[in-house]
Amino acid sequence: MELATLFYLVAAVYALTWASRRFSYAEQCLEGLPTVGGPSLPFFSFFGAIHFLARANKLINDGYRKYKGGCFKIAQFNRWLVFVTDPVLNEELRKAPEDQMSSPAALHQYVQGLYTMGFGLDGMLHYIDVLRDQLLRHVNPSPAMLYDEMSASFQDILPQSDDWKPIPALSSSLKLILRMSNRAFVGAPLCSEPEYLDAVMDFMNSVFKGAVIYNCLPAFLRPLLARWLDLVNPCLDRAVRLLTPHYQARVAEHAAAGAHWPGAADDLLACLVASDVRDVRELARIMLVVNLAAVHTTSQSLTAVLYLLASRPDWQAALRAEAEAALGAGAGAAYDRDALARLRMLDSFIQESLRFNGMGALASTKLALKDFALSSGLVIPKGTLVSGPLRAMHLDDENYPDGASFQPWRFVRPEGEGAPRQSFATTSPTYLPFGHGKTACPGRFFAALELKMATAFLLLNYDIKLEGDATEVPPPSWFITARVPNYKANVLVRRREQTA
Ligand code: HEM
Repeated sequence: MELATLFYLVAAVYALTWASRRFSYAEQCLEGLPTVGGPSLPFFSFFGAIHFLARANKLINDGYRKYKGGCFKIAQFNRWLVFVTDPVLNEELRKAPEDQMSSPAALHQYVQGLYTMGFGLDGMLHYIDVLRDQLLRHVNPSPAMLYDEMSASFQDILPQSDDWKPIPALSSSLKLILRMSNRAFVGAPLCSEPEYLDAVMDFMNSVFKGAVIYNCLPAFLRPLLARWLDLVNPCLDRAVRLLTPHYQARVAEHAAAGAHWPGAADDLLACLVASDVRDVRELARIMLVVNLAAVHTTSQSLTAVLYLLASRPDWQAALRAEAEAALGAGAGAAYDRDALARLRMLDSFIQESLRFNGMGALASTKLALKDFALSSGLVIPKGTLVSGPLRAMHLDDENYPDGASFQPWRFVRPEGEGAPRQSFATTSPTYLPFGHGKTACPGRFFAALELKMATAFLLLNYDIKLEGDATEVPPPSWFITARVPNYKANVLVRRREQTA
C-alpha cells in the first residue's frame, strides 16, 4: 500500500472516531468547559491535538493565564485532557477514591502498559500497591551501602585527573543513578553487573519507544501489532535469568536467619523475599517497573542540578563550605542521615531546581475510571484525563515571588529547636514535582537521599564548569509535555586536591 493511501486511511479512521465521540455522553459533559489550543468542533479538535503535540507547554500556560482559578480542556487524539487550577477542586481530585480517579491508570494508558509491560490495569494497580507499601514501609537502604556503590560508580564515570575533562552530563547521571538505585533494589553484586543493567535499560527504552508506537495507532490495530512485536518477554526473560541465582541466595539467607534476618530491609529484593514473594518472574516484573519509575526521574533531576552548579562557581563554593562543615572534607567525609539533614542550603538548591526545572508541564495526571462530579458541578466523564498545570503553577509569582527566576536559597528555613526538618521531598499543593496527597511519589525520600549524596560527593571531590566557561545552563528539550535537561551537553570536571 502506498504511503499516501495509508495516511488517508488513518486520517479517515481518526475522523470517524472523532465524529462518533462528539455525540457521546462524555463529550456532552465537557461541552461548557473552555477549550484551549484549537476548536472543540467535531473532527476539527483533531487539529487542537496536533497543536498540543507541537506546543504543549505554551498551550497549558495560555490556559492557566486565561482560566486560573477554574478549569479548561485541551484536545488529545482520543480524549480530552482537563486542567484543574482551583485549589479546592484539586483537593477533591486528590481525595477521590482510586477506583474513580486513578494515577496508575493514567500512567498505564500513557505507556500503553498492556503492550509495553505485558499487564493490564489490574496488574498495574497491583504493582503500584506493592511498591508503595515496600518503599514507604520496608525498604531502608543505609547511606553507607549507597556510598559504597556511589563511590565505585563515580570511579568509573569521572576522570581521575587534576585537569579539566569533559563528561556527558545526562548519560553520566543516568549511569550513576542506575547503579545506586539498583543497589537499593537488588543489592550487590547484581546492581553493577553490566548485563543486568543492560537488561533494565533495554526494558525502559522499549517501554518508551513502544508507548510512542502504540499511542500513534488506532486502538483496534494495537492487538494486531502485538501479535508479532513482542516488546515484553525478551526483556523479562533476561531479567528472570539474571535475577534467579540472587533470588535463590536471598531465600536461603532468609531461611537460615528466620524472623530476625538482619538484611531484610537492605534492598527491595530482600524485602520482597521477607514478605514471602516466591515467584521470580513476578519479582523481575517488580524490579523492571520500579526502575521505570525511579531512574530517569532521578537522573534527570541530578543533571539539572549539575548544570546549575557548573554555571556558577560561587554557588559551588557556598554549598561546598556547608558540605565540609556537615560531612567533613574530601574522601574522609561521613555521609550519614543526620549529617545529610544538616545540608539545608543544598536541600534548598535541589528543591529550587525541582521547582524551576521540574520534569515537565503536567502534575499528577489521573484517568477517570468512572464519572466523577466536582463540587463546582463539573462532571469529569469516564475515560477523561485530568491534570494540574505543574510548570505554570511553579513559575506563578503568586505561589513563588519572582517565580521565573532561580533563587538557590529560596527554601532555606531557620534552624533551631522546634524548627521542622527541612526536606525537598515534602510536598504541598503548590510544590508538585513528586505530586501531592495519597498518591505522591513513594520513592521521593530515597530519591532525596541519592540526590543529596551524589551532589555532596561531587562538591567535595570535584570542581565543575560548563564548556567554554559558559554561565548559561544549556537549554532543555521538550518532548510534548516532558521537559528533559540538555542531553547533548558536557560538563567539565577536575579533581580537587584533597581527594584521597
Ligand atoms: C527526583 C526523582 C523523582 C521524581 C521527580 C518523581 C516524581 C513522581 C511523580 C510526579 C509521581 C506521580 C505522583 C502522583 O500521581 O501524584 C511519581 C510516582 C511514583 N514514583 Fe516517583 N519520582 C522520583 C523518584 C522515584 C524513585 C527513586 C522511586 C522508587 C524508588 C519512585 C517510585 C514511584 C512510584 C512507584 C510511583 C507511583 C505511585 C502511585 O501511583 O501511587 N519515584 N513519582
